[in-house]
Amino acid sequence: MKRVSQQQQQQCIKRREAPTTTMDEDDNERQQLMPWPTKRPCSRVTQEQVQRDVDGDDCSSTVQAIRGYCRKRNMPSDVYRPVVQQDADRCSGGKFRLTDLISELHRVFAEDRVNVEYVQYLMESYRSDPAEWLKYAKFNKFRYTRNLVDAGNGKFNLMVLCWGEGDGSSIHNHPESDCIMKMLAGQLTEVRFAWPEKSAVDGDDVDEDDQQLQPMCEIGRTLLETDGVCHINDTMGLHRVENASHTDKAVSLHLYCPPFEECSTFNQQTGHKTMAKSAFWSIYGEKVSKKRAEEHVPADDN
Ligand SMILES: N[C@@H](CS(=O)O)C(=O)O
Ligand SMILES: [Fe+2]
Repeated sequence: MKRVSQQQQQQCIKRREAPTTTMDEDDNERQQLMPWPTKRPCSRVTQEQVQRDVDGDDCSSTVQAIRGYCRKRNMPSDVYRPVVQQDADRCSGGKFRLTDLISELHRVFAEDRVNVEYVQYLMESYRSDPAEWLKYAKFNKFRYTRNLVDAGNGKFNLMVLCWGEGDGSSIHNHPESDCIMKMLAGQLTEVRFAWPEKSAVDGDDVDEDDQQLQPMCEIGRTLLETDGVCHINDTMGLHRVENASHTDKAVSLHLYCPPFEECSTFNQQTGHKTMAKSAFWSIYGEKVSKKRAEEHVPADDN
């Protein structure tokens, strides 16, 4: 992840805002070739392998690092299965695939309480392999698309978002939800904003429609590159996401816990808030019909 100056970004961003996805271009979606990133290896350590590693081969430092990671965050390392970012050629553990990530998410979310930092760590541990997510990457030429990968057990959902050149979301919140977002291909800029101020005169009771209209305050800007991860929830602020590139598409993986179907979008100049529905462009790799898009997302076992 690297920070970029506001000026740099403003020079090259042509945004097409699309806070929500409507399903009126069934025949217009694009399925063009992406500038896929080169594959980077990653391995999942089994218990046997952890033992081998601790017994002294090359990977022991990685295992120690994982244990340190868990200890620092008061996460029991026997509960949280280690996922390591190391070269599969050096240590013969299997690759940590998208399906492994999903299985581990189901295991973690089966519990009553979930450690969001650990979920972020899992998202970071997965190394993007286009072959694993290509079937979800369905583009639309007018706006970014949301493509459901897994509906979780109702406690989270996982989706692939496809961003054409210049696509962007409006400033929005993530109601009562943690959003963990990972780049799968290309680059996106995440721009964060403070919540609009309520009228100082009227205090907290002010009706939202009557709040003072003033430009929203940008509080941060991060360029996310392939495999980069960021985390936001409503206590951390609002954001919008932009593909500033005029030549490359981008693909990101978003986990929301819990899932939400509506959010608020905000006018950057005035702070005015509007409700928006969040729809899927495809579900489990199948394009959603206009009619079905208006229905609820199917349960996990459909
Ligand atoms: N949260 C947005 C994507 S992004 O711009 O963070 C969505 O779910 O559509
Ligand atoms: Fe978002």
